[in-house]
Amino acid sequence: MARTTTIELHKEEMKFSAGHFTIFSATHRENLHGHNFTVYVALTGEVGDDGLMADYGPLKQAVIARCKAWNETFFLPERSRHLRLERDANGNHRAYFNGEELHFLARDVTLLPAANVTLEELARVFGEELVGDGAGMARDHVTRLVVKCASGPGQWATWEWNGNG
Ligand SMILES: Nc1nc2c(c(=O)[nH]1)N=C([C@H](O)[C@H](O)COP(=O)(O)OP(=O)(O)OP(=O)(O)O)CN2
Repeated sequence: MARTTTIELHKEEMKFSAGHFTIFSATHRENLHGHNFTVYVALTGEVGDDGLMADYGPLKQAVIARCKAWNETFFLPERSRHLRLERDANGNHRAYFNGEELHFLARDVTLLPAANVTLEELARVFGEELVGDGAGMARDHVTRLVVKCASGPGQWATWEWNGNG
């Protein structure tokens, strides 16, 4: 019977400060605001006879790199059915919501491949980018990956990947 373990990573550097607004309907959204988000990742897999599942170092660095890439940015959702996004001649962003026109400089924006900028979508996008095509997970005998994204203490959403289908 293979022995499994779960390694949990929630290091101090696994954080990013970012702005957003949640869209609740075609006519209701929040005002622009931000959070100090934190990220927790857990990987579960088989432990080999050398007492090692896999070096978690590369995954840890990938989490920290993604947090750095998402630090000090403003998220706009690319797939919201309530928000239309355009780029102007300078590559800056115009967002149209319920008759409002919001302008953002390209340097300040991260487009999120998501329907909304919510904890659940941030956790999903974060996790899907860590898993990729799953090859690294298979190589490292990781059978389950959990990503939790918190917008502050005591408030988070969870995304989970299971390698066993
Ligand atoms: N299902 C979801 N609902 C809501 C989300 C979300 O991500 N998923 N997000 C929001 C707002 O973005 C809101 O900012 C969430 O946090 P809020 O509690 O308003 O603010 P703080 O993080 O500062 O927490 P405090 O309790 O105010 O300290 C709403 N709904």
